Amino acid sequence: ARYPVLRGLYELDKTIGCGGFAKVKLATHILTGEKVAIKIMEKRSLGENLHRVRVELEALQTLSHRHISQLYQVLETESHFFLVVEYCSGGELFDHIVDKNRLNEKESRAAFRQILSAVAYLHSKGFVHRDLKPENVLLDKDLNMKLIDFGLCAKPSGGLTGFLYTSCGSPTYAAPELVLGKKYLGHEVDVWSMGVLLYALLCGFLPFDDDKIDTLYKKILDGKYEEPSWLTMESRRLIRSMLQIDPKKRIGVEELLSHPWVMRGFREPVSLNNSCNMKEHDSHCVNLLARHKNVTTEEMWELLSKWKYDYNTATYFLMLSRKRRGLPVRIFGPG
Ligand SMILES: COc1cccc(Nc2ncc(-c3ccc(C(=O)NCC(=O)Nc4ccccc4)cc3)c(OCC3CCNCC3)n2)c1
Repeated sequence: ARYPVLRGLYELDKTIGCGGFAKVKLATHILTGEKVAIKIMEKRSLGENLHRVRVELEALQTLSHRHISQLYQVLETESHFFLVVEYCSGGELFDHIVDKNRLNEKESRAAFRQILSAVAYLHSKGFVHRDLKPENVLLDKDLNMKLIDFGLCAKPSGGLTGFLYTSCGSPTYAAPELVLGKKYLGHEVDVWSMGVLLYALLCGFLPFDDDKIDTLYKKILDGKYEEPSWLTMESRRLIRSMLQIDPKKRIGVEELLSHPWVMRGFREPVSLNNSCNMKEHDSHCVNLLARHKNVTTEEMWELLSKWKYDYNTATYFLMLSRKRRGLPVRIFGPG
C-alpha cells in the first residue's frame, strides 16, 4: 500500500482534491464500510506550518457541530499527517452555486443560517476561521452545509494574526483589515467573508473580483460593488452591513443570529449550539464494538471515552453517525 499506516484500516480510493500542502483522498473505513475523506499532509512540505497543523488538530478535537466537518481519526508517521474526516458527498458549495447559476433568497437563507451557526459556534469556542469561502463550505448528500478549514487558517482569536504573519485566506474574500495586514484580527473578518459568501449565493458572482491582485485589493479597500436588480432591499441592506470597510461599523455575529432577513420564514433565531454531541455514550454501539473486540462493554467505554481519535474513535463515530441517519449499525470483519 502507498501508506502502510492505513493498511487494514482504510481502503484508499480516488483523489478528490488538492490544495496548498494537502491532498484529499476518498477512502472507505473498513470496519463499518463508511466513506471518509483523508487529508494527507507531507511533513516535509509543511515547513513552518507543521506547528499550525498541531494547532488545527487541537482545535478540531474540541469541535463538534452539525455544520462543521467532523474529525474521526488522526494518524502521524515520521513523514506524514493523516486527518480522517467526514466525507461530504455533495462537493463544494462553489460548484453548487455555479451549477445553479445563483440561489434564490429562500435557498440562500437556508445555506446562510447553517454557515452562520457553524461560525458562531467556532467563535464561541474562541476560534476565528479567517478563510471562509465557497471552496471551504462543502455539502453532504442532503445538501447540508459543512464548514471546513482546508488551508489551516483557523486560529485562536486575539493572537497576532495579521496577514503578514500568515499568508492566510484568499484575498477575494479577505476583509480590508486583513488585506492591510492589520494586527489583532478579530471575529469581524469572518463577518466580512460571510458577507462575500452571501453575495455569491444570491448573485452567482463575487462582489470584488479582478485578475490583478493590486486592483482586487483596491476594490476591497474601496468597498464598492454591484447590486444586481434582483436583490431585494432587505438583502442589499444586510450585505451592506456585513461588507462595511470599517470593522467597527460591521454588523456583529450576535446581531446576525436574529437579523430580520435571517429570521424570515423561521420562528427561531439561528442557534449556535446546533452541536451534535458525538461523545455521548450509546450502549448499542459500545456493545457492538465491545463484542467485536472481545472485551466487556465497561472496558470498551473506558477505552473509547479517552477520545484518542484513534481507529476506535473513528469506528464509534461512524457507527453513531450511521445510527443517527437511521441506518443499521454494523461491523464487518472476522469475529
Ligand atoms: C463528490 O465530489 C466531491 C468533490 C469535492 C469534495 C468532496 N468531498 C469532500 N469531503 C470532505 C473533504 C474535506 C473535509 C475536511 C477537511 C479538513 O481539512 N478538515 C479540517 C477542518 O475542517 N478543520 C477545521 C474546520 C473548521 C474550523 C477549524 C478547523 C478536508 C477535506 C473534501 O475536501 C476536498 C477539498 C478540495 C479543495 N477544496 C476544499 C475541499 N472533500 C466530494
